[in-house]
Amino acid sequence: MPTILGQNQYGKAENRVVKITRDGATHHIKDLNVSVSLSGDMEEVHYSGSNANVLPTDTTKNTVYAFAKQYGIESAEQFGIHLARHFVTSQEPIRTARIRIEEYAWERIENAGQGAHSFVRKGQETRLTQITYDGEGWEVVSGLKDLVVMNSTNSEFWGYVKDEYTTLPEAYDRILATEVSSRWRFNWTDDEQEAPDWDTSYEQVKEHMLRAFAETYSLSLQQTLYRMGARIIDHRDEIDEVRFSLPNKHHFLADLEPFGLKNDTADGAVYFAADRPYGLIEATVLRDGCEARIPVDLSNL
Ligand SMILES: O=c1[nH]c(=O)c2[nH]c(=O)[nH]c2[nH]1
Repeated sequence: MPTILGQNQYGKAENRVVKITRDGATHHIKDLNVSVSLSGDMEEVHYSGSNANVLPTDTTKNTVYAFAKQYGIESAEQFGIHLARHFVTSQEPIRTARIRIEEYAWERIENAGQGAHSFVRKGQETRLTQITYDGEGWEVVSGLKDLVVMNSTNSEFWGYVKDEYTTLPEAYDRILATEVSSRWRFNWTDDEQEAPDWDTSYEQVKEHMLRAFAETYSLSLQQTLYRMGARIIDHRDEIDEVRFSLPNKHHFLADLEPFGLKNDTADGAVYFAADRPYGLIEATVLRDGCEARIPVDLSNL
């Protein structure tokens, strides 16, 4: 049976590009998920395997990162138009370029001492609680998940153990980003005690968590985690224990050297936002003298 090729397209999907622009101490973020899809004279690669008309998908990825650095990202629309025009006008066999972009919105963490580089991703986190009652006493563990935060500077990571498998370069100015999952245990246990104002407590815990994240000059995510927990325990008498599970959402500097582009942290850089694997930093912070009761694995709570 004869066959013919029908509609076809190709490209690199989901290029996660983060562009930081520095305006003195005030930083601006553009955080995009860019998918490139090209079509045109692509019969031969399907019929015979000749790649003569194929601009590699890898090249389309590089173009996204290089354009972010060279021309900046004014808006998703402007960036997409620029990319699409480039592919169609620079490659004769490419007739159509479709660029799809998702943009993730970030808000500044307000009132943070040095908040010009501290952001929380827009969209509500999920508030959680677990109540246990055995007829005599209460245990209330509340928490949140999906709270995404980023510091575009004031984060370093160096001085770590190096063995024969260590390749990580030391970082003196990196992005620190995480998606906070946290649980905290109240010391309210019996009906004789006045119960906390649950809503006020939640808002305050979240505020202290965000401010500690924003205001800590971080030498590791572990240190930041500890400060976040300690600040909650210090300010909220109703809470004795806080546990965190913090994925280290790595942002690697895009390698633009092959294109003659300097991609320096100091003057605003373009990052590749990796989704996996990720570092996973987990710990409990306790009021001194109190017992740890929140399970180690927060997915069980
Ligand atoms: O804050 C960090 N803590 C680590 O333990 C670690 N390990 C790593 O590779 N990068 C980082 N960053």
